[in-house]
Amino acid sequence: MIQIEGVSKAFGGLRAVDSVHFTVATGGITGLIGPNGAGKTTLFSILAGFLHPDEGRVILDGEDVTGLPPHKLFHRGLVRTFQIPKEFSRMTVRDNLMIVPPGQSGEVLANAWFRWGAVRREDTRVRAKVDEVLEFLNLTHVADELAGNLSGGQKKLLELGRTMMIDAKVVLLDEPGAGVNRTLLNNIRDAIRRLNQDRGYTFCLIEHDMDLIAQLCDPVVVMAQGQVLTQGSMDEIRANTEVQDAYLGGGVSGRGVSAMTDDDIGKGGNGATDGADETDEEWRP
Ligand SMILES: Nc1ncnc2c1ncn2[C@@H]1O[C@H](COP(=O)(O)OP(=O)(O)OP(=O)(O)O)[C@@H](O)[C@H]1O
Repeated sequence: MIQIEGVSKAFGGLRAVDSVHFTVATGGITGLIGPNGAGKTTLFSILAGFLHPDEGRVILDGEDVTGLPPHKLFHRGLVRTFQIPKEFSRMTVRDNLMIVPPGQSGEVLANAWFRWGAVRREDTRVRAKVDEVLEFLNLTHVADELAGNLSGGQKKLLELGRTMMIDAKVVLLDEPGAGVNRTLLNNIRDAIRRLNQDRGYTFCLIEHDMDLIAQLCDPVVVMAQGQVLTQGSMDEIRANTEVQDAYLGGGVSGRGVSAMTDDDIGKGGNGATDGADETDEEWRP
């Protein structure tokens, strides 16, 4: 569980994150949504140790981890997907997974010379794990492909695969659905769901695709202008006129959240439109 207690971060005069409180419950998938510039990414950077908050605390499983650097949080099982270096495009998918587990014996030259038995056993263990991860994510057919040749969606699956190599406990996913076609988006959604249900992963994900949020997340936390506006189930969020106003600048709250389009969402607070009869199935899981 991550408890976010009164976390704030300013850039100059701008309070990008302003006294934020909420909890990412163990074993759940928490969605974090909000218009562009709401402070979501800044909050993620604080949670993952990339930014130090000006105020507030981050508690991970009862321990204050505020300000711990990313690698220490990584070793405690808290991972932001891009925290694991972006895929090495000139290496195969398999090798990209092989290099994730930290502190492998073979990395120390002396071990390679004097403890080769242990190194080989570990290598065998990691290879078996890689095979299992590739199968779990339906990536076995591209195992020997250069990672740079993967599609955007396959690269997102590879990112998830890397979190599996260290058995992450809490994974912060920044827009897993961005720029991914529908078919692969379904694979990514199913992988997140199975990692959550079968392996007990806790997720917190930022996403602009409301369809994906509705299918995966409960609760959904809405941020606007650095603050938590509200949180609840997707149905509650849909019914909340404050949320509509935050996204749409108040221009169309009368038409109901169920009619909001992804386009509106992408526009953030400047996205008011006058199309009162617009509908979008994205909002109807
Ligand atoms: N390093 C920085 N220096 C100055 N201002 C920043 C910095 N990082 C973010 N900001 C500002 O802080 C505010 C929050 O930005 P942030 O990226 O956290 O929002 P967001 O909710 O993730 O938006 P988006 O959905 O567009 O990614 C924005 O006004 C942004 O311009």
